[in-house]
This record gives sequence, C-alpha cells and structure tokens, in this order.
Amino acid sequence: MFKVGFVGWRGMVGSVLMQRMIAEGDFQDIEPIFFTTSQTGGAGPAIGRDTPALKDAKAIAELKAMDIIVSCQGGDYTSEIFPQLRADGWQGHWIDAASTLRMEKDAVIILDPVNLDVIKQSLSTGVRNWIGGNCTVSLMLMALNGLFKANLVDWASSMTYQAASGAGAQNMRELIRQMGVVHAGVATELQDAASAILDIDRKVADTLRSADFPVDNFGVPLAGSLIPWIDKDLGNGQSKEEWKGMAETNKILGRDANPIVIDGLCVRIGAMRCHSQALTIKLKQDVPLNEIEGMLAEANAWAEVVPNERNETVKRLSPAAVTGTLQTPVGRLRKMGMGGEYLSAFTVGDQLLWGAAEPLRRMLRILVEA
Ligand SMILES: NC(=O)C1=CN([C@@H]2O[C@H](COP(=O)(O)OP(=O)(O)OC[C@H]3O[C@@H](n4cnc5c(N)ncnc54)[C@H](OP(=O)(O)O)[C@@H]3O)[C@@H](O)[C@H]2O)C=CC1
Ligand SMILES: N[C@@H](CC(=O)OP(=O)(O)O)C(=O)O
Repeated sequence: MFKVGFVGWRGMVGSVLMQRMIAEGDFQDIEPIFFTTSQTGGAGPAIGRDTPALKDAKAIAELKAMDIIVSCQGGDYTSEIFPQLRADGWQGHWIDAASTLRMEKDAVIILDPVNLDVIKQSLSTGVRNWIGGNCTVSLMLMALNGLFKANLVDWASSMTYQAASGAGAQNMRELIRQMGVVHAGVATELQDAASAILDIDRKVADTLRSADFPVDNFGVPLAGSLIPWIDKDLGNGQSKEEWKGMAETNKILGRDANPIVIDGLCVRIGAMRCHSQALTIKLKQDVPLNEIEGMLAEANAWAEVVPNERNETVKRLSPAAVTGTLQTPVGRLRKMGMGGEYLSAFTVGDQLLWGAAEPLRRMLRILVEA
C-alpha cells in the first residue's frame, strides 16, 4: 500500500479534500500519514480509523519516507519544502493545490475528466509533479469540455463572477461580517414598511464608505459592491488571474504549441464558494445549437446543460443552487447577434470542489490504481 503524506489537511481546501476522500472511501486503499506545520504530535483528522500522531511538515526525512505527498498547505510551503525534497533525491509523487509549480516544465496541471490523456502520457514518461489548476480555469473547462474536445473553440472571452472563498477562509468570514454590518445599519427602517427606500439606500452607502466598515482582508467593501481585480497586477493592464485563463487552459489541454486565445476580466462578487463566468465563444464553424448542447452534455458526468429559458436558468444556474455539489452546469447557450459562430454561455461551479480539492483526490486515485 502506498504511504501517502497529507500536508494542509485542516485548511479550507484540505478539509474539503478530507470530506471527499471519506465520502469516496479513498482512505481504504492507502496508508495515510498526516503532517502539520503547527501541531506536531497532535491528533490527525477523524477518517474512521487510527492514524499516527501528526508529523512535522518541515521534517524532510519524514516526508522522504512517503510514496506520495498531497499538499494543500499553500505556495510558501511548496516553495520552501518541495525543492529541498527533490534536491535530497526524493522520487515520490507530489500532488499540490498551490499555483507555485503549475507552469513548470516538469509539472502537469491535473483535471482528469478533461486531460486524462495528458496525465497518462506524462505518467508513462516519468512525470512526478501533479498540480491542481486555477479554480476559474478548471471550472470553465469542466463545463465547456465538449467544445474543447470537438476542437471547436477558435477563441473565448470569459467574464468572471468569483466567490469570496477564492481569497481564503478569512475573506469568507469578512464577507458575512460586512453583510451583517450593512443590515444592522438599517434594521429599524427595514421593519417599517413605510420607510423611504432612498433613505435606506443612503444609509447603506454611508455604512459601506465609513472608516470602521470591516475591510481588513478585502481592503474594500465586497458586500453590496464588487471588486474588479483578482490576484497580482501584471503591469500590462491584466491581472494575474486573467493571465491564468489562457496560460493554464492551454497547458491543461496540452496545446502549448498551438494555443487558443482566452481572455477577459476577473471580478470578485459576494458569493460564498461558487465561481460563475459568462463566456463569449468564437467557434471555428457555425454548428447548430442542439448539436452544441449534445456535445456539452455528453462530455462528462458533471457538465449539465441548463435550457436557455428563464425559469430553469434562475432555478439551476446560480451559486445558491450549485454550492456544495460537483455539478458544473452550463446554460444561457445561444448564438449571439454577431453571427452563427458566436456562442454565449454561462456556467457556475463550486470552487472548493472541482476548483480545488476534487482534481487532487482523483489524481491520487489514478496513482494508486496505476
Ligand atoms: N482557497 C482557495 O480557493 C484555493 C486555494 N488553493 C490553494 O490551496 C492552498 C491552501 O488554501 P486554503 O485551504 O484556503 O488555506 P487555509 O489558510 O485554510 O489553510 C492553510 C493552513 O493554515 C493552517 N492553519 C492555521 N490556522 C488554521 C485554522 N484556524 N484552521 C485551519 N487551518 C489553519 C493549517 O496548517 P497547519 O495544520 O500546518 O497549521 C492549514 O493547513 C493555497 O496554496 C491556495 O493557493 C487552491 C485552489 C483554491
Ligand atoms: N485566485 C483564485 C483562487 C486561487 O487560489 O487561485 P490559484 O490557485 O490560481 O492561486 C480566486 O481568487 O478566486
């Protein structure tokens, strides 16, 4: 049985990974060993069986005893520990949620429903570094898998609506705190049906702009507002999150030599853990809409097509409907005014599941079953 070391298992992504592994019975087929950067000697997670006391996640000798290491600990940890392990001759498989190693030549971005062929080919040539993709990219590819499989995408523009969870657990808490402060500021007026809405609106705006509004994590209000910038400023007008769209999509699809242009704007909104995106897709040819719907629905078990009509769309194509599920529904499919080769689409997905933990869990299974 493979010895599998888990680092970062109690963080937000790590906790979702633990839940999914328990639900799928994945721990039965491995010998799990849990590591920590802060609680050496403590107890590991409840996985339905005894596990050894927590080991020090910075003890290279302990890590080297693992056949596979799964890290959800973060980029700083990867930058510090991974090079030391490899320099020390460790030959095991490294599966990581952090972005640090994604674009390295000797790493594969894992999303097996989309790129199992790339993963298998890389396994056979000795690749040992398996990195989860950016959540927005993975969720877009899960939903639009059918179009990419059919090689129908000439280019795509993605305008995103990204959840607070992408910024971390503290940001999710801050979003709810912000909502609470906004409500508290007008709670009395809301109880009075005769109160003037413009007075309520003015008070809400004053609250959002007040110096004591809680913005320690986001820096600005998100509740009742939005933030049209995610990740670093690359200095050329593009955010790093926007850059990842094209770079990671093409690496996942194994088409670095013949890349598809993907570009757009990434925006943080006040959803909890589901990223949504509105896409304009330029097709290589004018394919009938019913054929496109068929391709999307058949591409994988998670990309459900939502009929492009009002009731189904508002019921099924929202963060509230999708959160906590593995589905990546895609809807608002129609040919746009620019012509038959221009397709609109809207998709929603849980960024902690297919956007983070699920590709890691499935990569571990692929290695264990290889
Ligand atoms: N958040 C996201 O949406 C996504 C994140 N990722 C990547 O995954 C990595 C981890 O992200 P995320 O899970 O959000 O990070 P967290 O901050 O939730 O957890 C990271 C580590 O912080 C330590 N920690 C300290 N205090 C606590 C606490 N009170 N509760 C839980 N853990 C605590 C834990 O390490 P220890 O037990 O050693 O103390 C934990 O493993 C990052 O590299 C990120 O880039 C990837 C995709 C999406
Ligand atoms: N940047 C994403 C979350 C994330 O962790 O992305 P990456 O894994 O590419 O650093 C967001 O803010 O929604």
